[in-house]
This record gives sequence, C-alpha cells and structure tokens, in this order.
Amino acid sequence: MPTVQPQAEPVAAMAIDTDTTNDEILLAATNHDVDVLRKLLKVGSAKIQDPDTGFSPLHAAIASCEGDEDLTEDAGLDGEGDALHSDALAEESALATVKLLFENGAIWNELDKNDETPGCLALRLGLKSVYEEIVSAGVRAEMLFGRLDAFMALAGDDDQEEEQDDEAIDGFEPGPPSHAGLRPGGSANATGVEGAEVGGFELAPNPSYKIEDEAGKGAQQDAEPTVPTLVQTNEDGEESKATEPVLTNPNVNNEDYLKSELTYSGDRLLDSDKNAVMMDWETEIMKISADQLSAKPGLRTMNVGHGMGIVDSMFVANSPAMHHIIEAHPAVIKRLHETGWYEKPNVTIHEGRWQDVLPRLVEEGVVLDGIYYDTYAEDYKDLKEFFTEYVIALLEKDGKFGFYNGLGADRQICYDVYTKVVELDLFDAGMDVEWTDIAVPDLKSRDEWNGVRYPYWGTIATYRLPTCKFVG
Ligand SMILES: C[S@@+](CC[C@H](N)C(=O)[O-])C[C@H]1O[C@@H](n2cnc3c(N)ncnc32)[C@H](O)[C@@H]1O
Repeated sequence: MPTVQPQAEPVAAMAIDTDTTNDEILLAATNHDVDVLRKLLKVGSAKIQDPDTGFSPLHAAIASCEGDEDLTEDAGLDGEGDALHSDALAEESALATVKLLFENGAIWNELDKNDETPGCLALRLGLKSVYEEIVSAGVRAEMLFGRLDAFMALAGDDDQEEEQDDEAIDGFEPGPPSHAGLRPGGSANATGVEGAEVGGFELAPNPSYKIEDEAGKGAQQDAEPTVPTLVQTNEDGEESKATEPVLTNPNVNNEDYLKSELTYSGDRLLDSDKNAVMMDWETEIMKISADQLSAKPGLRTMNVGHGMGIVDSMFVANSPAMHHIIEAHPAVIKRLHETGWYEKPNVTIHEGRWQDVLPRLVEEGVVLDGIYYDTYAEDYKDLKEFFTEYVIALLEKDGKFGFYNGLGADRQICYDVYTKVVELDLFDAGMDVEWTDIAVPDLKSRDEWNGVRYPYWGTIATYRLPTCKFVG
C-alpha cells in the first residue's frame, strides 16, 4: 500500500503568527469583560496597540461606549430613561475595565492613529468618571517619574546613574527623565519617553514630543555654535538682514534655544523655526499675573524671562520698590537695551540664565514679595527646581509666586494631569496654590497660529493662572 508522506509546510506559512492574545485582549476590553481580560492579562500585556487604529485596550474600552444603541437593544431597553440607565451602566463597566488595565500597567497617554489619548476619548464621550480615573493614573505615573528623575540626578553621572538605578530600585525599570514642557517651542506635557517603565507604570511617549520629533527635532546637533542675532520685521513682514549664520532648529533644549536667532514681529516673538516664544494674546494672562504678585505699590518683585516685556511692563506699572528682570537670550538683552529698560527707575536687569543668576542673589540675601517665572525651552523639571531651590530661598514669608502655566497645554487631559502634579510638588515645597480661571479666546478661529510652526496652546478653553503662597 502506498504511503502518503506528510508534506513539509511552506516556510512562509510557518512564519504566520497565530497568537491571537492581543486581539483577544482588545476584544475583552471592548466588551468590558473584566473576567476574561484579567485572565488574558496574565499571559498578555495591557500595553499593546491595534496596528490599524492604534487603539490600546484603554482606547478600546472607552471607545465602545460611543453610540451604545446595541447595548440598549440587547438589554431590552427603550425610552430616554432606559438609555440613560444603559449609558451609566456602560460607563460603570468601562470604568472597571480601565481600572483593571491600569493595575496591569496600561499607558495613560498612549496615542491612537487619530492622535487621541484614552483621556481625549473619554472627555469627548463625556465619560466623567473614566476621565477622572485617567487623570489619577496620569498623576501617579508622572509623580513617580519625577521622583525617579530626582533619584537619578542624585545618583551621579549618566552611566553610574543607570547602573545604580537598576540595582537600587528593585522592580523598577527606570527610563529617561520626564519632560513636561512649559513653553518649549511646541511641546507641552508629560513624559517624553518611549517604553520607559516604572514599577507597574509604563510611561508613554509624550504626544507633543512626537509632534516635535516629526517637525525635525535634533537637526542642528552638529551645528557650529553661532552668535545669535535679533531680526526686526516691519509691518509687511520684511526682515532686516541677518548678520549671522542661523541654526535651523533651536528648540531641542534651552541651551540651543539661547543660541538661536529671534524675530520680534509686532504681536509675537518667534524663534528661527517659527516657534512662538511669546504672543500678545497672552497679555491678559500677564496683566492678571503681575497684578496678583504686585498688588500694591512699593513691593520687591522679580520676573524671569523678559520675552516681549509684557509682564515686566505690568509689574513696573504697579510701582514696585525694586523690580528684577532675569534674561538669558542675547537678542532679548539687546532689545532690553534698545527699549530703555536699563534706564528705568527701580529696575535691575540680570543678564544670564536664572540657574546662574539666582544662586548669587540668594547669597546676597535678596528678599522678594513677588516672583514670576516664564521662560522658554525649559520643562517641568526646571520649573520644579526653580520653586524648590530658589523661590523658597528668595520669597518673603507672605510673598507670592506665579508662573506661566503652559504645562501640558496642548491637550486637556495633560493640562489636568499637570495641574495636579504641580499642586502636589508645590505642596511638598511648602506652598499652596490658588487657581484663577481665565477664558482663552478661540485662537484657531482668530487665526492666531498663522505663521507659527506649532500651536503650543491646544483647544483648552480655560487658562489656570497659579498664585502660590507659603502654607500657614
Ligand atoms: C515666553 S518668554 C517670556 C514672555 C514674558 N512673560 C512677556 O510678558 O513678554 C520667555 C523668555 O525667557 C527667556 N529665557 C529662556 N530661558 C531662560 C533662562 N534659563 N534664564 C533666563 N531667561 C530665559 C527667553 O529668552 C525669553 O525671553
């Protein structure tokens, strides 16, 4: 009898991935099936993404609450009351699913292909409790990252740091430090790290840093240092001639920004990549900030970052006994000379980075009633250093501290996370913060971003203006 030999399988067929765990996780998340999901997460991961939509399990759990007619029908519900009831049920089960996913290391700020984080989705669908859960998870992750960052700084130089971290924090897989932008030329928030993991938290790539990357970040790494120049434009937008070579992309960090060329053009201050350093739609914010910090004449005030001089003019209008300005960019310093700031009574200008200027002022025993911080191309770590190291040393016991609050401002979820993070860190430094809400105009419809490379303020309708005081 002839025997039939089993045929060798073609190589290509053998290479087909038959593991369906990821699909099953996404499906269980979509169905809010926590029992199945819990089992699947023992063998699979909460950090996966659907290759087509970019949906993480968090996205899937939230997105399935959109248009829940089927759910209503299946449950035999009809009428408005029943629909509401079913919506509430869906939100409740979504919340349970989201909690389970966070317990299993889901990433709070992962982006889908639609450029939405799970928090953006929850906000858009009006899922309040789910949104709040994501904010809490974001705060936990960012606080943890901040702590780790501080630990790394203490641990010494880079190489040593990594070795020591790996050994010293058992169970923690440290990533690079977090980068929450204030005004870093088109950045905004949160963690700028791919695949960094801290304990149960994996810290997602920062959405805004992705955008920055796409815009050609890092192009000038090998560029020769150049002397910065100030370019003045007339009303037709014509530039007076630049005399120095220009860096193409200065916004990798503060050091590079400070070497870059700046353009003052009427209502805005732009860097050479057309990132907005300062825009005059922020005038109201500056006015209220200065008024909060120097509420009566005769106070001792300081502003870090002159920019367009808007906030400094507001401070000076409040007749301080002394007003210090710290400014590091040579082109802005040149402008300070040209516009007569060096001759103004009671004004002292300190040229240089605050990191270099402030230790000297602390040593001199300078005491201030109001301090404002609004720099550029710095991130949350810098702001935190500013208030934990210097504000507490320079501020009178009943003095006030304020800063430009652009933390995470390119999307609401990041803004909400960083509002809480900074509140907690300020409290750690012995300060309470009071927020004044200011309505932000619709910048898009006003065409404010025309000619600006990246809108650093998203669609967030309310600016939260911080006024900080020592506790007690
Ligand atoms: C956004 S602008 C400030 C705008 C200002 N609040 C106004 O009302 O026009 C930021 C300023 O901070 C300056 N700057 C950036 N990094 C700095 C640093 N480390 N120390 C001092 N000044 C800095 C920039 O050159 C720029 O002039």
